Amino acid sequence: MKDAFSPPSPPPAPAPAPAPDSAEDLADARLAPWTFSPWPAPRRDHASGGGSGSGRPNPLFTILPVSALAIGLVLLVAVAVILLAVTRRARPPKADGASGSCNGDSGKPGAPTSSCGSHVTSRCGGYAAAGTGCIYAGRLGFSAQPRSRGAQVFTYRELERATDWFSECNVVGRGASGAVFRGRLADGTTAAIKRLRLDQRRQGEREFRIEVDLLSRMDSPYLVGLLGYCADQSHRLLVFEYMANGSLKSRLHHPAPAAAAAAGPPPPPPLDWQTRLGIALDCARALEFLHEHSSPAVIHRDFNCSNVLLDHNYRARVSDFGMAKVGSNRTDGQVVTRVLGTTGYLAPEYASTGKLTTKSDVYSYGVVLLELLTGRVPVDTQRPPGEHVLVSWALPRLTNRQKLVQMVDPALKGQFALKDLIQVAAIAAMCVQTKAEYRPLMTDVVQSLIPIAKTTPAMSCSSTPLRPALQHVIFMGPQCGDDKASS
Ligand SMILES: Nc1ncnc2c1ncn2[C@@H]1O[C@H](COP(=O)(O)OP(=O)(O)OP(=O)(O)O)[C@@H](O)[C@H]1O
Repeated sequence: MKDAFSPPSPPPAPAPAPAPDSAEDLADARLAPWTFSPWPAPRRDHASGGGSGSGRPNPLFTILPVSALAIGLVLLVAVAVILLAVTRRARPPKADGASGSCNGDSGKPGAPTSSCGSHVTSRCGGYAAAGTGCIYAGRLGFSAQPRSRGAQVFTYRELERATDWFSECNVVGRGASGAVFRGRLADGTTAAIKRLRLDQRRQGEREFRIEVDLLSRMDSPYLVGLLGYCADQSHRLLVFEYMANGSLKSRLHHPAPAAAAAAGPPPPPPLDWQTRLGIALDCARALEFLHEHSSPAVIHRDFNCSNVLLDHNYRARVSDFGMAKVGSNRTDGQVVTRVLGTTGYLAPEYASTGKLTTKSDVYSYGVVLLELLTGRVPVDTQRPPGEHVLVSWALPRLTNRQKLVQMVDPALKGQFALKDLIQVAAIAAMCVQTKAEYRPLMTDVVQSLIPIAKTTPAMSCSSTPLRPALQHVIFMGPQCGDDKASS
């Protein structure tokens, strides 16, 4: 610890953010300094006040006490004015119909629950410089706002205890980067704990850093909440809010009855039309938030139905930001990057040239919308020739009324309004346009879906992540394999 009486050193000049060589390197550039920035030490002001820190007292102050008093008074007034200004700024904004507050207080009883939907997310949007655990705070020039909560730092031991030593019974899913466990944190919160497998290419480490960085800064009810993380020695774990109904993939493409019977519990009932529309709208709002309300824009880059998670009410949140790219916007276009993502969801221009824009996410969104409509997976080689690739099979049918009805998921049993179906099909057709510039903005998609999914209200700020109340309805089941989601 620094000696309190040691001579003051000049405050370090803020290190300029290293300019990435190219837009491609934006995310990579952020990986280099894996250091947690502590709060800056309070700066002591030695420039004014008259007394020198060392040496003999200044004789001026002995002969001019009145001047010293006057200077002191002026300083006192200045400090009071500054304090007043700071207090005013720190006061929470008044709740009114036009603006929502997504700060941590919103979930408290009595806090305003105004909408954080697409048209009001700008306050909720943008990035906040998280006080703790924010790895890259301030390096990318995000618009900084005070953030009321940050991701918590866990030790490996704490997460071992939470998951009963990573018991197989608590595995809720497995992804390419590792297993996800259900766990109960020390405060009683049920969480999804993702234990990353760090490979030799250090891709896991990279994804871990990006995910912690982005999710600890972004605050939207449409993105999965990051409760915390663990970077204990070589362990890398992410702690998310628990989404009781698993991934959209596991709910939409449920196993065939025979396979399900062999696996044990009966498959859950298929998602109905209204629920599907609600999920489509929630996802559209999530991408709208990333593209339009974050500065700079964030491209998810791996939007697909296994990265859409469903809570106990089947409200959707988007997850998995390990491949996200920051730094492109819709006016100046694109980031040229390695092609990563999931087969069947990649926009053609991105797959062939690596040119990534927010419109690449729009394409992936269109594929998910088609999955919701048809119940089909994006690529299915078991189907007859001509039907392997969902987009090419669906596109010509989307604008033909008769064929459109035939392509709808049979599990829906015709329970939808034709008028709504036609509109959703039109949106899907726009999103999967081959030419990126013909695809709509996510804001347009949101606005088009709102009247169709009219019974699905915008999630209020009160249902933003990290609310303990949401977690209390979920209990850790003692039986192995109860609700394992296939991935
Ligand atoms: N927050 C969560 N709450 C509940 N279940 C979750 C949560 N996060 C993940 N899961 C479950 O774990 C599974 C694996 O998730 P994970 O994000 O590791 O992989 P993925 O997205 O399926 O695939 P990939 O690793 O290729 O992105 C999901 O399909 C889901 O069933």
